[in-house]
Amino acid sequence: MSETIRESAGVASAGPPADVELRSVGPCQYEIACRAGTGMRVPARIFADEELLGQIRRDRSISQLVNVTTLPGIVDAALGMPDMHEGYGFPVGGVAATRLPDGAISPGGIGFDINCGVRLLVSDLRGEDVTPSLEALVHEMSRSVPAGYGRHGRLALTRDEMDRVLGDGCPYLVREHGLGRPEELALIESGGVIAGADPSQVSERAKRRGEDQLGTLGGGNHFIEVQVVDAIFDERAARAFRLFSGQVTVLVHTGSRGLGHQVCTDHVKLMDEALHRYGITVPDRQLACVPFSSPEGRSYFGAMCAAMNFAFCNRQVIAQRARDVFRRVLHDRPGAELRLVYDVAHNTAKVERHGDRTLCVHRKGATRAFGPSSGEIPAAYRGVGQPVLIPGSMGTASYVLAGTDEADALSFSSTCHGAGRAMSRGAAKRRVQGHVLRKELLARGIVVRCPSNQELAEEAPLAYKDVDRVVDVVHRAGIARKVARLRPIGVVKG
Ligand SMILES: Nc1nc2c(ncn2[C@@H]2O[C@H](COP(=O)(O)O)[C@@H](O)[C@H]2O)c(=O)[nH]1
Ligand SMILES: [Mn+2]
Ligand SMILES: [Mn+2]
Repeated sequence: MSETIRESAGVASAGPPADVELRSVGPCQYEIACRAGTGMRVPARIFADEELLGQIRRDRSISQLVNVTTLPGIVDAALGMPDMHEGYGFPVGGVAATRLPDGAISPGGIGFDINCGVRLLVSDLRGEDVTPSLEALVHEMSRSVPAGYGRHGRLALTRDEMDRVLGDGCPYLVREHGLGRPEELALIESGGVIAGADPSQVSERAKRRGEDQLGTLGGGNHFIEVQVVDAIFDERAARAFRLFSGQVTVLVHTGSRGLGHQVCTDHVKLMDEALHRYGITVPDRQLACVPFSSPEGRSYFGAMCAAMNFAFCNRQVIAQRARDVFRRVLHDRPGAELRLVYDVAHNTAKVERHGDRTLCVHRKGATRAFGPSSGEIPAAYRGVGQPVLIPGSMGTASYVLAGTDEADALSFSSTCHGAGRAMSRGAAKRRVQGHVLRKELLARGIVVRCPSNQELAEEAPLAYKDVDRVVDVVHRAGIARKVARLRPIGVVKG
């Protein structure tokens, strides 16, 4: 691609967008330099190739990324992943690290679906073993896990149980409710419990919204997918993750439901009222932020960590339901037992050490991707890297990647989180008819359950970027390594 691309991007100062240059600075890396007088504190850097950059330029995400460079305390660069697209204030597919204790924390940098994330389970069965039972598997899965916006689950939490879920995460569900296996806790990011969680900072309204939503998928882009491993790129990593060609897997994608949404809503409002007290101005109100160490910052961080625990628990309950369905429908057939490979978040802010600095790393639509030498990944994956789970769409591939050590310096150990939207829901609906798509997918051997044809159309594969290309970019840039490709055979859509 040409060395330099001209892009129109918003910057900190109010007024017309400035013309900025996107300069190639490394394999699949482009940079917008930090310019005096614009309010930018650091450069903005995007991981992409020419084609993806063309798609990214169609919405306001580059402007949003430039706005992120103005956050107080931001270090090195604001980063955009190849699946980047426009989001609330901060682009989805964006990463920003701020210096502690006084750098900013911004709910817009995490998103409304706090700890939306992905969990991969594997069986020892091969695709052909489940083909005759596929309809039944998908049907039973859709009955066991309520899907759709605002849907309620079968578990109703008392207030005390809710506080335990928010404070103690998955270990509480496993140890006190038998929901899952103790040895699998290590296979969840942070062991399925975030230490800074403070349930007292989660509003009553948020708790009420969440009280019967544990074990529910939510709407739209959330899903449970039965898949088959159809390519292995790294044999050693695949062996460590216990993946083999032809194997049946289950991928779960959901987050913190109404509870997380309410936490974000509550705290955006508080920060919007508070930021001027700290002398902070932001180019977009949706980037409202406060110093991490301020009372408002601490309160949000405690509530956000609690919502993260809720989301880990949500995926834990759903995984148990999927496990039960596999056992029941496949009549306890040997190999039908689902084992956890990993559970990883993609909407978070975490306190992490990078080099000699302690930072608050915001990842919004970006996945933590620790490398082989990280002490924070499960013992079984040391020397290989943390599993990174990248969903594509219901009609294309999804990927398993591994974190790299180089990503520490390149991207605060972060990588992409999906294919990323290429088209709005409205545009997808105008282009696709849900009932036709359903038939087309079935003809390709993919059984789909979705609350409505309209929602199915919004989620059509053509609404997403090319996941193969996105994953090639992160592999070539060195911020994750390709391990395996998964193809869908059965999908329960939210
Ligand atoms: N394998 C599937 N992937 C899907 C499906 N619907 C969406 N997606 C991908 O998930 C990511 C992450 O979504 P986000 O809401 O967290 O931003 C998205 O970019 C798509 O690539 C699906 O049905 N199956
Ligand atoms: Mn989500
Ligand atoms: Mn998500």
